[in-house]
Amino acid sequence: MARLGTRRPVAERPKRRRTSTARSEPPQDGQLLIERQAHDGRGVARNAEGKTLFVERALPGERVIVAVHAEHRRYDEAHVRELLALVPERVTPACTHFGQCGGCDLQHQALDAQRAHRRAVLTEQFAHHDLILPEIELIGDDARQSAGYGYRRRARLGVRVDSDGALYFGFRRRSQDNLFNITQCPILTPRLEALLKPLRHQLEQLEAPRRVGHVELLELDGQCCLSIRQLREVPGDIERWRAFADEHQLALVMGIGREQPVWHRLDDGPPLQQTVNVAGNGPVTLELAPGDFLQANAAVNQQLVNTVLEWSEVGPGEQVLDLFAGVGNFTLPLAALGARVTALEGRAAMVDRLQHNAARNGLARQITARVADLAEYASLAVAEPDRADLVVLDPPRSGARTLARQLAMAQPARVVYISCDPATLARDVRILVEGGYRIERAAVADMFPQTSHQESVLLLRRVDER
Ligand SMILES: C[S@@+](CC[C@H](N)C(=O)[O-])C[C@H]1O[C@@H](n2cnc3c(N)ncnc32)[C@H](O)[C@@H]1O
Repeated sequence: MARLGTRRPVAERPKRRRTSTARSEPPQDGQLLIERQAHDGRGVARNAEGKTLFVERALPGERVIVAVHAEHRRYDEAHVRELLALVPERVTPACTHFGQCGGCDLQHQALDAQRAHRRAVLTEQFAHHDLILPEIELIGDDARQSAGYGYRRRARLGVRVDSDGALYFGFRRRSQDNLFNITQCPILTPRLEALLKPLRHQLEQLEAPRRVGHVELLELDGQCCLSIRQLREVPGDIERWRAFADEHQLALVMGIGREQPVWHRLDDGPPLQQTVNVAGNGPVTLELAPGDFLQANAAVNQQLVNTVLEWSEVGPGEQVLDLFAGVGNFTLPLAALGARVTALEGRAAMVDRLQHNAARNGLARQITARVADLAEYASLAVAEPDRADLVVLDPPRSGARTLARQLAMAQPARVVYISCDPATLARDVRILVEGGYRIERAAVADMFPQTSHQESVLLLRRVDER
């Protein structure tokens, strides 16, 4: 680990970019002290004129020389040109693409410091709404064993052939739209990462690599799946992909068509499924298709489910509403503990899969699954939230403002809110607190180590309960 006082040059960043509010004279690059860390993981400093700078890959307490790559009226964006004084939290990134790749933004920060940052972000977002959190717990101790690498079980990689015939296979560059070639991605599960080089070779052997839009990799319960987005049918290449899938023992799914591709499974292996354990009740298995929502990190997802079950204290016969239910990641474990669960989800195909999953786990009598657009007021009303003992909700980043108002009216005894955006979480919880709830427990999950993405969980209880 690097120590304070070490001097280290840093790789160059993209060319200087000007916004419409760019100043006519570029500012002088100078020495700065990083004062704190912004929510997106960048270091925050002020220059000699008092203007705020957001500095990529700089940590609080470090002294740096920066280069500004985008100017705005009230702040500038910069990257580190030279590190003059480092802090002990700085570690060497495991990936050679770090800094260039649009994926990870925290590989330069030790895992414990990333966790402290996640807690600070959550605390700050709640403080904006005059809310104080109880001690923030941690979900995802497993990450420590792997130092926060080797966890990601799904990835979408772009494919492009330029006008000179050069093939690009990889991720988007940071803050840019173009792809760059990747040779490694250590946050992927080892089996998925091991496929990157053979996949590149395979793309180079195709008759028409230009006809491939993207490639998606998925690992579930030890089974890997390759999905190919094929912009137009190329029969010879379909056979090549079959041979590739055979050789690497992969499930193979292909979607053909430029606008709305029709997806087909091309191998005859078993259905894709993930197993979720329910403490004391054995496992439930969830079938899913490659396009379905899936929590990115299998080990942390298991701990997330454990947390939801433990905190909610769900018991036999209780009425539960599972909102934004996906294919039943929380629905089935809740039902396995004896609850009667109504699950609402926006995508019809996933609701079909949820019903199928309920039946194959012998839980169909306890689960009612419906398609519902939960941004619409009426969707929740028909599920009779006032009769629920417990509501579990896990919305997308936009949160659930309308729902929070409805839940505050319906007054279920307990609410477990799982969120991937602390800002919308805090906004919605403020509504619930004003509606008569108190925050009983809070946690951040190590769902996406090495990135500033955040997963949080809160337990709320009606004030007049216990
Ligand atoms: C964060 S995922 C959670 C899924 C599930 N709870 C899980 O753990 O796998 C959010 C889910 O909300 C669904 N969704 C997004 N917008 C929605 C809406 N307006 N109404 C209903 N469901 C929606 C998505 O299809 C997705 O399955």
